[in-house]
Amino acid sequence: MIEVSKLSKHFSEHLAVNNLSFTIQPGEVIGFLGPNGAGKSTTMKMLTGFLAPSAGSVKIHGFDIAKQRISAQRVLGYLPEGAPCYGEMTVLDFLLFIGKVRGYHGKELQERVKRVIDLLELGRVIGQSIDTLSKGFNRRVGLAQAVMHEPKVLILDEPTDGLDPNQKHQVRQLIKALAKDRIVIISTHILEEVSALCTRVLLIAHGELIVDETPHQLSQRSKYHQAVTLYSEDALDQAALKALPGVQSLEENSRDGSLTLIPEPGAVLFPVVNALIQQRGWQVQEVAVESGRLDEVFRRLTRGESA
Ligand SMILES: Nc1ncnc2c1ncn2[C@@H]1O[C@H](COP(=O)(O)OP(=O)(O)OP(=O)(O)O)[C@@H](O)[C@H]1O
Repeated sequence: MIEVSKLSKHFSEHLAVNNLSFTIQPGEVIGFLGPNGAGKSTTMKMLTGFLAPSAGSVKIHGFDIAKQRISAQRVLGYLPEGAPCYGEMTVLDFLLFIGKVRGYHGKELQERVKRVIDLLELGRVIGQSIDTLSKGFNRRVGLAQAVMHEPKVLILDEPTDGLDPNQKHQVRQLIKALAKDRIVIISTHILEEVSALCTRVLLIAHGELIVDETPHQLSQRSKYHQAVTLYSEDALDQAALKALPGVQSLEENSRDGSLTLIPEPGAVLFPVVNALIQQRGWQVQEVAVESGRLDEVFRRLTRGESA
């Protein structure tokens, strides 16, 4: 379990993190979200003991990160933002080095390094220097060092940043596999990652926690929650669609000519839209019901509007 209590960080006059409190249980995958400069990396550095807080406390499985740092760090795996250092080392030497720093030697060191090489599928690059790796492999090496000691808590700062879609998919699958029975905290700007991976969202803006809920609850705040989009080659009677009960507004999507009906809060539009299509005999290629758009909720919440 992670217990964060009244955590703050000042950089001279600037308050980067302001009075954060939350607890996280094993099995939870937390999406730590916020716009640039919101305080995500600063918070992660305080959670992992790399930065001392100005106020407040962090306990990792009962260990206070300020007072029992070594014990807390034994149960922590951390993937910092960006690439691993030691660019001139080969992947194998880097992993052996990390293993030794973690206190392993002999057979156990060899076995642990082999396990992460297999887990992260690093076999074909072990002799390559870290500087020459593609971004995807770089991230995988970063993850390999973070999980070598099988930590109960994994803190990953933008784990898929800069990866291509295939690599993103691979790293997400890996995080899913690692997440079982652990606590995983992921800082990300990529909202599809939150839907794909996270069980809970902590959204911060200006260093303050503004939302703590599930991705599903967050998407329910979207004005597009339960919105219905119609794709049709025929021109549809927009006035009739707008007049349907529960319709708040209608948007024309110029990119593909589709129409999106936005519901009034709590309204379910699909049955009435479907009935109108049947009644009019319209040729509609597709009727799509949305669960909500996280990007729109994110924008509204982090600009200080209520959602
Ligand atoms: N070492 C530092 N000295 C002074 N100010 C800092 C320092 N580190 C961070 N800050 C400031 O603290 C604020 C929060 O920065 P932080 O890196 O935590 O944001 P972030 O949410 O991780 O942003 P991004 O999404 O851009 O990575 C920013 O205003 C940043 O400029």
